[in-house]
This record gives sequence, structure tokens and C-alpha cells, in this order.
Amino acid sequence: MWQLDEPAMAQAGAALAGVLQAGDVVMLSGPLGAGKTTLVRGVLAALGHEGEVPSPTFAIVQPYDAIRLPIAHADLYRIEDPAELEELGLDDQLLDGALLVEWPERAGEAAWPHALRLSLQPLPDGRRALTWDVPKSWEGRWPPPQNPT
Ligand SMILES: Nc1ncnc2c1ncn2[C@@H]1O[C@H](COP(=O)(O)OP(=O)(O)OP(=O)(O)O)[C@@H](O)[C@H]1O
Repeated sequence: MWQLDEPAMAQAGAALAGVLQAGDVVMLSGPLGAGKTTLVRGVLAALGHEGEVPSPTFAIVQPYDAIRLPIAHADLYRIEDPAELEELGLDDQLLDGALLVEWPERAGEAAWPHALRLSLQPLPDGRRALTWDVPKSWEGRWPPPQNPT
């Protein structure tokens, strides 16, 4: 577990960017305002994205292509039925890029079994606890050797 203030959250995103590969899915869980988009901003900044990173709650999926590794940033908060996901074509993104998914629970239990699962929880002191669940395909890649706290 890491306990992260906001600058450390950006560094955690950079650490994730450093190990991300095409085909990867990262699930980002945590309550409203936990800092999921903040972590994604850290990933995108480290990959060379310079513009805004809006929360994709309304667009549902926001692609970023002109960076070192194409990223699709998805927010499934408004998905009510996992069947709606097929229309989004999220998995198409995995051929040459990675997928970062907020509110992955909305996709159902069986979605993306090989994903790295990251979870953010607010702490009483205002920082965020970052915990993880690492599948086989991520062993040796997460957690990275350098702790951002
Ligand atoms: N590690 C942190 N420590 C303190 N504050 C943080 C941290 N990370 C993010 N914040 C702040 O928490 C607020 C919510 O962050 P953010 O929008 O990233 O959350 P979110 O989980 O994406 O929310 P939502 O589910 O509503 O999209 C922002 O004001 C941000 O500045």
C-alpha cells in the first residue's frame, strides 16, 4: 500500500506509465473523488501528453493517441448494463495501446481478468491509500521498485 498526497499521485501515475505496455488494462476503483482521474493525468503526463485530461464521465471513453503509448481513458460510471460496453469497442484499443478504466465494476465480474487492479481510498488526513491486486501478467512489473511516497 502507498499513502499518496496529490504530487505523489502524479508520481505513481508516472511509475505506472513506465511499465505500461500495449495490450494492458488497468482498473481504477475507488469512490467519487478518490483521485482516479488524477492518477490517469500522471500517467498521461509521463507519456508526453500536454493538454487537458477531462474526466470522461460523459464521453465514457477518451482516446489519447499522439503520445508514446496510445491510451484509452474510460469511465464506466454511467454504464448500466455490461452489454452496452460492446458498442464502445474498448478492446480494439488494446491492439496498439493500453486501457485505463474507472468504475470497472460496471463492466461485470468477468471483465478483463488479466487487468492490474488499483484501488484508491481517501484517508483521514486527506491523502489517498493506493492498493493493488496483481495478476500473473503483471508480476515483476507492479509494484515498481521505486515507491513514490
Ligand atoms: N492523493 C491525493 N491527495 C489529496 N487530494 C487528492 C489526491 N488525488 C486527488 N486529489 C483531489 O481529489 C479531487 C478528486 O480527484 P479526481 O477527480 O481525480 O477523482 P476521481 O476519483 O476521478 O473522481 P470521479 O469518480 O468523480 O471521476 C480533486 O480535487 C483532486 O485535486
